[in-house]
Amino acid sequence: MRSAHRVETVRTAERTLMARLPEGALMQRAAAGLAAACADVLPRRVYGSRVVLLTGSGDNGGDTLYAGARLARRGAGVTAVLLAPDRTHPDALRALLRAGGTTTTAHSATTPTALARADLVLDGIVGIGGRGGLRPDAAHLADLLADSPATVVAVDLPSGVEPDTGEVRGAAVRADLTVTFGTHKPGLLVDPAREYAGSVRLIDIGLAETLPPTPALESLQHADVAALLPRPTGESDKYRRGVVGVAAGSTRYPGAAVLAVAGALRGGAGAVRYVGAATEAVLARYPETLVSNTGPKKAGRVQAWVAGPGAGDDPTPVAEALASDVPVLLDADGLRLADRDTVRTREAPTLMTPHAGEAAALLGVSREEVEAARLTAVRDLARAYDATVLLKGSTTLIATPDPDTPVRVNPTGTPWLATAGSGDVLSGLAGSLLAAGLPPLDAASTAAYLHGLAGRYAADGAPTGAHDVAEAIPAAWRDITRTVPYHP
Ligand SMILES: NC(=O)C1=CN([C@@H]2O[C@H](COP(=O)(O)OP(=O)(O)OC[C@H]3O[C@@H](n4cnc5c(N)ncnc54)[C@H](O)[C@@H]3O)[C@@H](O)[C@H]2O)[C@@H](O)CC1
Ligand SMILES: [K+]
Repeated sequence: MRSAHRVETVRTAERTLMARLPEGALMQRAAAGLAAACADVLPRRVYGSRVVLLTGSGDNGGDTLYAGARLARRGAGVTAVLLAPDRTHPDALRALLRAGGTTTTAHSATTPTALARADLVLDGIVGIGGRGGLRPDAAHLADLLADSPATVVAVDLPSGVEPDTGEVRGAAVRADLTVTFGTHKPGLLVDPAREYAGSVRLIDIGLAETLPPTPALESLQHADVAALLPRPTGESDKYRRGVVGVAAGSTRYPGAAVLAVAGALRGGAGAVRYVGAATEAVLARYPETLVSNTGPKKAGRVQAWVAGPGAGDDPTPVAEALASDVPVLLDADGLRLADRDTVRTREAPTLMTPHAGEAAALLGVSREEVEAARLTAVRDLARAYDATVLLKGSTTLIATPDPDTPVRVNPTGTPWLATAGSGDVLSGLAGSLLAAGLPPLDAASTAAYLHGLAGRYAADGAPTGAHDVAEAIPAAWRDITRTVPYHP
């Protein structure tokens, strides 16, 4: 599990840890890890390389200067561009100068050339102390940097991104690598900021000792998903494995029903029951489906419903699914057709799976607002509907209405998944996991993980269709569970 903590939490943990350690020890740990990471990404050896340090006046600049001093001692030519020369971390600056480094300022005539000729630039303008878009001097440096061919390493965070939300409100540094200290910050995992971070390396500075056990954000890895995925035992039969009901598709959109069933068949439920107007299309492709053309109310027993993909404008199937006492997944038209108070007052869980446009419509804001502040949007929607919400997109997020439960961020996925019908597959898959007994947060996050991985396999660097994604789910499942012993 990867986890991320908010700034306030990091500060408290740092204070407690610092009180137990000699002065400056934490910054030295950070600088040592940072210098080692820089040495790894330098295209040639450290000796003789040209390094520029963009240095703000806080401790982020301090880390950067100390790391620069380490590189200078190994023979790099190091120049620090000081944003506020008289407020620069004094000890760190002395260390750099002692090691043979030099300094200049943001508007010096030599700064553009230094950036253009650098092999490596460290962004130590601001870290967790940064707020709002970069100030003009810092923004000027970020602009100059954008034109430099140098490898860019962001220190703790790319300067200009909001650490807690992943928002980017103006100029920000684009890094190839971000070296972050103690724990991830939410902005490193959530778009748009995530895009600015490049790859992310976490340096252990001993902070785990004093951080609270519950992070703000978490990101499942293979082993976490493997432990959550349902697997049949000797006693399982199709009913014990769960039956998932799919109320989707219409005469106009039969394909959505087929794709939701395609996902549902690969999600671990023992059987898929389809209700709706697309029975022929579903049976033609998946004869193993139990079908009826009634609504959810008259269909046989299921352990979870998926309602809404391609459903059109008829609110009845969605209302009937919501009236049941089993978990319901709402997607696509189902999101629009569901009555909010009904969702809020249900006893059984509801899982909603909007993309940014659908989330925007439900929240009464613009799509751009949702995309700029995905973490806020997913939390707001979960609270408004008292439901678990999976917000699809470049970084898929899953939130429950409980503000103390970490929001999950899906680390798999690929831009190739932005293809028609891919969401229908995901809804069937997540519904199937609900029917197999997973709580909504786990069902949603394991479904997103599998779906993302399946998308990568199906695409393999080329355009792919939703059906291919569904068909790649078993390969993703096998890869994830390969390392977990299983003896049915
Ligand atoms: N506290 C600690 O023990 C440790 C802190 N560490 C480093 O310290 C950093 C936090 O240091 P600080 O609290 O000094 O804060 P920062 O250095 O992140 O930022 C504060 C400085 O940035 C300026 N600033 C704020 N917003 C700005 C904006 N929008 N544009 C331009 N300048 C802006 C402020 O005027 C201030 O000078 C962490 O990110 C990490 O890099 C690490 O050394 C690990 C240990
Ligand atoms: K930084």
